Amino acid sequence: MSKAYDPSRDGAKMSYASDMSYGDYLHMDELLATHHPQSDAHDELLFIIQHQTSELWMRLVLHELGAARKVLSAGGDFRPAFKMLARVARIFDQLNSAWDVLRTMTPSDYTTFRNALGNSSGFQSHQYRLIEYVLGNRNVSLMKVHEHRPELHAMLADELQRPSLYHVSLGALSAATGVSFPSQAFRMDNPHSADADIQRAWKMVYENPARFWDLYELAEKLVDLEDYFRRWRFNHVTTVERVIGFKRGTGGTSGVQYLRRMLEVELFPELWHLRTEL
Ligand code: HEM
Ligand SMILES: N[C@@H](CC(=O)c1ccccc1NC=O)C(=O)O
Repeated sequence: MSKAYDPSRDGAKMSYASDMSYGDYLHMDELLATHHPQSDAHDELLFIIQHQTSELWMRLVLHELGAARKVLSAGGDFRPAFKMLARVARIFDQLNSAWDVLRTMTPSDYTTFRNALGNSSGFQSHQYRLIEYVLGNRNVSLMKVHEHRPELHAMLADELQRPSLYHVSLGALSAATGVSFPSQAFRMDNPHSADADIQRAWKMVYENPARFWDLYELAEKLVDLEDYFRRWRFNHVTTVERVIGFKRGTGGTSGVQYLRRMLEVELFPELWHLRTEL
């Protein structure tokens, strides 16, 4: 008889013939059946799992951002939204750490299967684009790559009909400070660009945190989120340079040059600019 500890003797349930098990609840069979390498290269599984896990975390980011936006636009207690935004920043940090795993793949490893990727690219990640749109970085021209998937294209188009997370934050800022903003600050189908009145209003908040505590806390949550997002962009471009140098991307962009340009994106520009004035 085995000497190994048998938890069933302490009551662990061992039979799941007619009860929901771990694998049932998480749909593990379906999940683990989703990897379809296009080559025999050893590292392709790493590449697939890295992307699939990123997409799963992005799904949660969208879930949290959508809920946070709802809370902020309801105009009541902001605290549940703060918790969600803090979680989003932590998710980005999680994604930032994940680059350490992918970085173990050298250019020699990657070239063994890069051809098999064809023209597919993260550039075509609809969830990534949705995150950008929800946050307020609405570059509409990037929707075109989703035209062959009408339901995804519609999802992005629907998002453009909703005020962004930054729009609803600005609504709350305007209500609290009494400063009104020009209508172009609320354009639905363009990336947000810095506005002097908005900066003035955020500056009022930072000059008097006690009076505007909710807005002050919201601002810092947004800055934190953007801080971690920027690190993600930076880790991405550095990994890309490390693995493919200055080759053109499979998605057809200039590659590293394109991604460096994306480093200039400012999601909440006024929150960064006001700091020089304090
Ligand atoms: C060795 C690994 C990687 C390489 C060489 C790489 C390369 C690139 C390149 C060259 C682009 C520019 C578009 C193009 O022309 O293809 C791009 C875009 C993109 N990649 Fe990656 N990538 C890598 C890993 C990842 C990972 C792990 C993710 C996570 C989901 C990711 C997500 C994205 C996204 C979302 C974009 C679009 C960025 C934007 O439009 O701002 N990439 N990547
Ligand atoms: N754009 C990459 C390929 C790539 O990284 C990729 C390919 C398919 C699915 C996701 C990808 N990740 C990020 O772009 C390249 O040019 O090598």
